[in-house]
Amino acid sequence: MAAPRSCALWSYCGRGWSWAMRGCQLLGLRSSWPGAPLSARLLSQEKRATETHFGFETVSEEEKGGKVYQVFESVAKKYDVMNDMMSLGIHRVWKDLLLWKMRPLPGTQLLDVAGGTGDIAFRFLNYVQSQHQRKQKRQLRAQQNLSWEEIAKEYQNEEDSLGGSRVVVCDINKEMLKVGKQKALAQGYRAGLAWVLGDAEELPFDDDKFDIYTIAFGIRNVTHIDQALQEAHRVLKPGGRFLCLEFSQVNNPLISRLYDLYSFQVIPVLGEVIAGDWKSYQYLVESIRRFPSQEEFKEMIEDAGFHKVTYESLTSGIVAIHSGFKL
Ligand SMILES: COc1cc(O)cc(C/C=C(\C)CC/C=C(\C)CC/C=C(\C)CC/C=C(\C)CC/C=C(\C)CC/C=C(\C)CC/C=C(\C)CC/C=C(\C)CC/C=C(\C)CCC=C(C)C)c1O
Ligand SMILES: C[S@@+](CC[C@H](N)C(=O)[O-])C[C@H]1O[C@@H](n2cnc3c(N)ncnc32)[C@H](O)[C@@H]1O
Repeated sequence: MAAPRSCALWSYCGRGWSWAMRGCQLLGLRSSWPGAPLSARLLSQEKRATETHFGFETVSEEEKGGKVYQVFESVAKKYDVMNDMMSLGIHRVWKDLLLWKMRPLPGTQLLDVAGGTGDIAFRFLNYVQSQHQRKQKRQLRAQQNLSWEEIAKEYQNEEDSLGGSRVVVCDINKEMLKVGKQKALAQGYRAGLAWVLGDAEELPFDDDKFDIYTIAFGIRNVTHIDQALQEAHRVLKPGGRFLCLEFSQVNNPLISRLYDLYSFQVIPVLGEVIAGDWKSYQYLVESIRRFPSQEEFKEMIEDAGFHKVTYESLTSGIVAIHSGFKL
């Protein structure tokens, strides 16, 4: 898309100023100094405000969304196989643990943001269905005098087999959702499941809608994490729970060395060999290193208005699950 002329002019002036500022820096002066011209100070503030990171690269906030989109558009078809190969299946255990922490009750309305190919949603559906079946069996055992027709009816109602629980998978990327929908079809997930295209920073849902909000390996990719956390808070019902599974900081120096070696020497190679995409997997490992520590992220969640914020580090801190409540 061509930039409007005023934008082009602004960016040209910006470039001029940035050289001027670079000159100031070389001379030991800073444009943010009180002595610097007001226009230079404003521009320097604006530049700082609009710059962010895409892995180890510094990019503008406008650019970041597009770059993240390209990454997941590119990896979508190989996404699931890559996760199994890279983590030797460990990501499945982490996702199971998220569900065990959640322990959803019958009737839970879950929103899984950045839900991609549906791993969290499918685990949720399995969990609520098995809970509901167990409850039904208990009830049937208690009502021994039910007719066969009544028993058959209990088992036939597909919607009811979830005990009223529902999950909405929301993701910004069409390709990831497409793979997720195909997986759902192939694996027989239909009832209680909806797919919505949407941005974590501007969720297309009303206030106070969901009992639980999950985001697994998603928030690291969002441009304004604080904005996504505020949106999570907005769409949760009072009493609702926020749960985030994300890469975090390794706390053991020896494991940290091995982890770095594996991340930077092996993962991009696997990305190239399996998915034909070195860059996306280089972005993955770089973005992991840029993500805040367990404690820093906890503070960010509190700043968004959540209470009783806790976290649990898994596999020496390679990942962590953060939890918080909207009161
Ligand atoms: C583009 O963006 C993305 C694309 C995606 O496909 C996925 C995501 C989001 C991520 C997920 C949904 C989770 C699944 C993906 C991963 C777990 C990949 C990321 C993995 C890491 C950053 C590294 C951590 C890996 C593990 C914990 C898996 C276990 C791996 C091993 C035990 C190592 C396997 C060893 C070899 C293959 C031998 C060859 C290795 C070398 C020559 C290098 C030296 C390495 C070692 C000596 C051992 C490695 C040690 C560690 C990894 C640390 C210790 C581990 C434990 C304590 C378990 C997405 O955003
Ligand atoms: C690593 S995948 C995680 C998928 C899934 N939750 C899982 O655990 O396998 C990250 C997902 O975040 C999505 N994503 C990135 N930025 C987003 C945003 N601003 N809003 C919603 N989804 C986003 C990507 O499209 C991608 O599907």
